[in-house]
Amino acid sequence: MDSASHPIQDAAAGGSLARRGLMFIMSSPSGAGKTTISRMLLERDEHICMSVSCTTRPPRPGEVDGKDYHFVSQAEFDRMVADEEFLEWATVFGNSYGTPKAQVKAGLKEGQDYLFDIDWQGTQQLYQKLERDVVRVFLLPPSIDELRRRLTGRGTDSEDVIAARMERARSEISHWDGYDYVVVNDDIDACFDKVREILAAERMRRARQTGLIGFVRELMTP
Ligand SMILES: Nc1ncnc2c1ncn2[C@@H]1O[C@H](COP(=O)(O)OP(=O)(O)OP(=O)(O)O)[C@@H](O)[C@H]1O
Ligand SMILES: Nc1nc2c(ncn2[C@@H]2O[C@H](COP(=O)(O)O)[C@@H](O)[C@H]2O)c(=O)[nH]1
Repeated sequence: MDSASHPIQDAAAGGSLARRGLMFIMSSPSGAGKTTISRMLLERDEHICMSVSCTTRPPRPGEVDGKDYHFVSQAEFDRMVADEEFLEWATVFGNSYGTPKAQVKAGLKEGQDYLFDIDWQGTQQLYQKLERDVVRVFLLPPSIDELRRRLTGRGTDSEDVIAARMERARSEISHWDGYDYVVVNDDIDACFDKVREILAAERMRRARQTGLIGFVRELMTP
């Protein structure tokens, strides 16, 4: 077999050999910046796509159904739980959030990477189910005051909602040690560069490079 007979990937996605996709999870206390970093990653890396969650919370201004979230009723969410349509689900700030199974499992086999903006509860569930596919990144704010400034500055939540998110921030931060990587999001570009380096390194893990065995065998053939 020559090297041309191996499925080839774009070098930017982690090399020239076939590879299993990965589940790139980004969590943080609300307001630390994971949505912002996620958007930058999706814009600049064509090899990763968003795992779009279902939620029962109402859309924020500018959010698009099917892109930011699948916005569903509580009854529909409960039906999906009963029919085991979620890879994981959790209640956050009084609303239900869940990761639909359908898309992700098939995509991983094809070498598709998925980005998850989910909380620590969902991260634990995904890790228990699909440990080898999961990469867990936790973003921290540079300070609690800056976190409050960001939530206020975002201008999407009422004072009550911001107070609830600040109230919960310390308990969310306490889950930092359940992650493989922790990055402080002080300067946005520096944080983005670090996240991108993590993704690049994880793509090169030997266990993910499913094309290696054939390739190495061929190199070793006299
Ligand atoms: N490094 C940064 N410096 C300054 N502002 C930032 C930085 N990162 C993000 N922000 C701003 O902070 C606000 C909150 O960011 P973002 O919405 O990405 O947080 P989040 O972690 O996704 O929150 P949530 O969990 O509530 O969705 C946004 O207005 C964003 O523009
Ligand atoms: N366990 C899950 N958590 C999720 C999912 N989708 C989002 N989230 C987390 O919820 C909070 C609030 O998000 P917001 O968009 O309402 O501000 C945040 O921590 C998200 O990471 C999911 O499918 N599962």
